[in-house]
Amino acid sequence: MKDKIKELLQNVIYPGFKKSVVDFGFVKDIEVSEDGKQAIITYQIPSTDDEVAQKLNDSTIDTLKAEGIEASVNIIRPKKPRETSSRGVNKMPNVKSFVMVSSGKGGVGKSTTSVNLALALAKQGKKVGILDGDIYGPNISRMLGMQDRKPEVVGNKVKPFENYGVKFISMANLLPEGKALMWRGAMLVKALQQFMEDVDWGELDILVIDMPPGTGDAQMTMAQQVPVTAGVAVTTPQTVAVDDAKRSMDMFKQLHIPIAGVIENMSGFICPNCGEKYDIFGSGAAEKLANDYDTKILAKIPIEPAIREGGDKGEPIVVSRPESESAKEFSKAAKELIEFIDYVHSEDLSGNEMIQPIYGVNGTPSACSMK
Ligand SMILES: Nc1ncnc2c1ncn2[C@@H]1O[C@H](COP(=O)(O)OP(=O)(O)OP(=O)(O)O)[C@@H](O)[C@H]1O
Repeated sequence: MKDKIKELLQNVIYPGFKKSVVDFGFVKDIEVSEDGKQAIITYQIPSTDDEVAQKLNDSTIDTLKAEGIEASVNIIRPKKPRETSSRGVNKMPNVKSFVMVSSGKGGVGKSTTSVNLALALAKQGKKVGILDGDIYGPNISRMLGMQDRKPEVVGNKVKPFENYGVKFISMANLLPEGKALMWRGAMLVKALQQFMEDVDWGELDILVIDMPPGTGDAQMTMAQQVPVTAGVAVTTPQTVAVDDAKRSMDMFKQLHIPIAGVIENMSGFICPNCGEKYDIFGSGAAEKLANDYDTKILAKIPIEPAIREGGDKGEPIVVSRPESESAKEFSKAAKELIEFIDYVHSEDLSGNEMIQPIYGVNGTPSACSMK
């Protein structure tokens, strides 16, 4: 009888996804009365969302009722998240969670990912900001269609720009057009600090931080100033790109940043004529990377001309083509990221006290206390 019920539960789809509770492995226990007319189903799910639990409860009861079985449902969930983590330093106390988007090297689609992921998070009801930490090659404002705007100063704070419901700040709007930055490390650090402290972000649920490619000063500065809740590594599928992405993962580990997962960008090309998918850059390396670091693939974004066009025109694919494969993948990644952030807060896993600078005798940072 238990097997029959398990088979019936194949029809119970986990809310918001396409797979059943059985396929996800969420069915923890099934108890059936002797006459087979009553059953107690126990699930263990990763979401803390009351709505998810309610929907799961209702669909289980309905599914079994259709077969003449009266069900009661127990749902084991993670602890409700605390609103923020407070261990260590937080220069942005009005921001509940910080997502650091990194790539081992340039041109893999890190900024495209930051923008679309931020928009997908906003679509799921979060108050979202993007800090364009790619000081030397800032692209976020072009991708959001606001590269010509100049900043407005109110009191002693800069107002962030806003488009599609997401706030952002980018060096591109603060420099004369086409002028490149030739800053040394200390100035880069200063610029990032100003983006954190001198911008009137207001209250945010999530700040997405688009880091420059590589693993240097910028990443260290951000991680020391705010307790980063989740690290997302972006890579393309080629083995050489994935090798570079390993450096992002190692950096997250060294900075004690919980790793949310990998986004594989340019993951195959879907032919617009025949719909066939071609793995131009190969496949499988990103999965191995995720496995090696005990994390998962959050999304696989195909090569789509609309992504490049949307980026250039300031119309990101998540808003311009919400029905596209890529937009759906970004939306899936956003959902998983929200669950991961909830988990990190509930288990109190983020904090930057281990990576604070050690101050020398004259009060200037002399080293990082990375433990
Ligand atoms: N999946 C995709 N399909 C088609 N074009 C893409 C895709 N992802 C990114 N692009 C395009 O590739 C180019 C590089 O992307 P992006 O600027 O996001 O990369 P990046 O990793 O942030 O680069 P960098 O940090 O070196 O400036 C952009 O023109 C972007 O529109």
